[in-house]
Amino acid sequence: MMNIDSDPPDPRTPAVRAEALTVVRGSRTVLHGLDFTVPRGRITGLLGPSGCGKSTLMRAIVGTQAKVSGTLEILGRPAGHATLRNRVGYVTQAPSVYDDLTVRQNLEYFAAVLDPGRAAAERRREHVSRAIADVDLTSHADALAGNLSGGQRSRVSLAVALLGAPELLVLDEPTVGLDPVLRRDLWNLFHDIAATRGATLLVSSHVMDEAERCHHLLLMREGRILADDTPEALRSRTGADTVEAAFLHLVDEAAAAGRAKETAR
Ligand SMILES: Nc1ncnc2c1ncn2[C@@H]1O[C@H](COP(=O)(O)OP(=O)(O)OP(=O)(O)O)[C@@H](O)[C@H]1O
Repeated sequence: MMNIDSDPPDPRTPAVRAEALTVVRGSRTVLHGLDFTVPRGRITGLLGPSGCGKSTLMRAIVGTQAKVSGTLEILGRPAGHATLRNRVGYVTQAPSVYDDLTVRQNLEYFAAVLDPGRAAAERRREHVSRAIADVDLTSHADALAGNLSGGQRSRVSLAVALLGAPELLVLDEPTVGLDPVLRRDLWNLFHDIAATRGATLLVSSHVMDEAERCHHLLLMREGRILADDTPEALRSRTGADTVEAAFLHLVDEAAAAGRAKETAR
């Protein structure tokens, strides 16, 4: 008998495919029947105001969110599937870094969890050095994490997520609280990671100007997807100069459609 689950997923499948995705938190429906895809090898921005459901959606994608219904496939597998553990990297809003360890020790600790055993020591050393170099922290490798700036700490978290060489990186508001120079540097780093590792990045933000840095966008509001498109297509479809203006146009359009529906009742 053919075991469908052991078939390798088709590499052409999107990194994420959602159909009628609904999430309930407490007694509230937080995500309302979302349909969207995240293309592979690109940077997709998940943008929307605070509280619209970005973190909930990311938690569903990485398989840590309860009360999820509908279809949610990640790299061709159901979200949370055991085989996705090393294929998906996740960085939460609060950097998960030990302040009393150096950058290298932090990475070594997580590398030992991912790839344990004495036989893997050499491989671990290589992966740790590569991840530190990828986030441009080689010169700070022996600094205590507690002595780093906010931006550097974010990069340590990102390095941890890069350790398993994930195909999909899910980054929850990685640039929040960073100054414009650090934000730009981090976005350049995301582009390097996508280009050199061929990874897919899903990056959330509530700062609309970050949308312009993405290849693809999911615009969210109140638990719904307002748009699933490229920044250029969004601007030209709405006749707006910026993604922020396009977002506001779509919000007004959705509100008008809602009012028309109410009147028709
Ligand atoms: N345990 C819970 N019970 C009920 N509602 C919740 C719970 N946790 C979160 N919510 C609600 O779910 C909605 C989505 O929250 P979520 O954290 O996903 O939003 P977000 O877009 O990531 O916001 P932010 O940008 O501020 O992090 C919010 O309106 C929030 O109040």
